[in-house]
Amino acid sequence: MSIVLASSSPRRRELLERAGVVFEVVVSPAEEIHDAGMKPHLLCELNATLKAAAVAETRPDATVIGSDTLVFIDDMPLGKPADMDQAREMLRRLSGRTHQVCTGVCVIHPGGGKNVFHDLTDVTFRQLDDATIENYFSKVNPLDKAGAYGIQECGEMIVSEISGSFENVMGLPVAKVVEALE
Ligand SMILES: Cc1cn([C@H]2C[C@H](O)[C@@H](COP(=O)(O)OP(=O)(O)OP(=O)(O)O)O2)c(=O)[nH]c1=O
Repeated sequence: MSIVLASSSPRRRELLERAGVVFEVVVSPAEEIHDAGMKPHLLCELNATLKAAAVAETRPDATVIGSDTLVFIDDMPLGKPADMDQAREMLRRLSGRTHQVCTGVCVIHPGGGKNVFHDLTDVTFRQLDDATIENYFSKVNPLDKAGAYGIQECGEMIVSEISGSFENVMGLPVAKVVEALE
């Protein structure tokens, strides 16, 4: 059975490799939907499904994995920041508080059967002053990451506590994905 990861994210690739899964990567051409009116976990699942379905169309022989990660606080989703000002704004908003990271996953099997699910992790941030935020951005590029941070890159500078799966925050709840592949 061939497995395709429908993602451009190097973090997702690394997580799936580490789990011992053999797969190819095909970047999905699907456009993400950003609808702030939708419940965040449904939005993640929908975007994961759009990403997987666009690749499954061209690879009906394969099992295709699509995923989408959103950070949200007070039910407001934060995707990837458009620029550095928006990135600063996002970290100021997350400072000193607990937020949720949701990764939606869609696994489409040959024949069209689907597993769609999500995982949630609570992440608590330290109090961040502007100097700490600038220092963090001098080490980590926030622009390709939901919520403008990467827990796997100098996470200790900004995160004080997490409750739930670390891999889910990085972009893929690997244990649940492996279960869906079995
Ligand atoms: C919160 C958080 C997000 N991220 C990353 C994971 C995802 O790559 C990205 C969220 O954007 P996504 O739109 O979920 O994914 P992507 O555009 O990078 O890749 P693709 O759609 O092709 O699968 O943020 C981290 O690496 N660390 C973190 O701590």
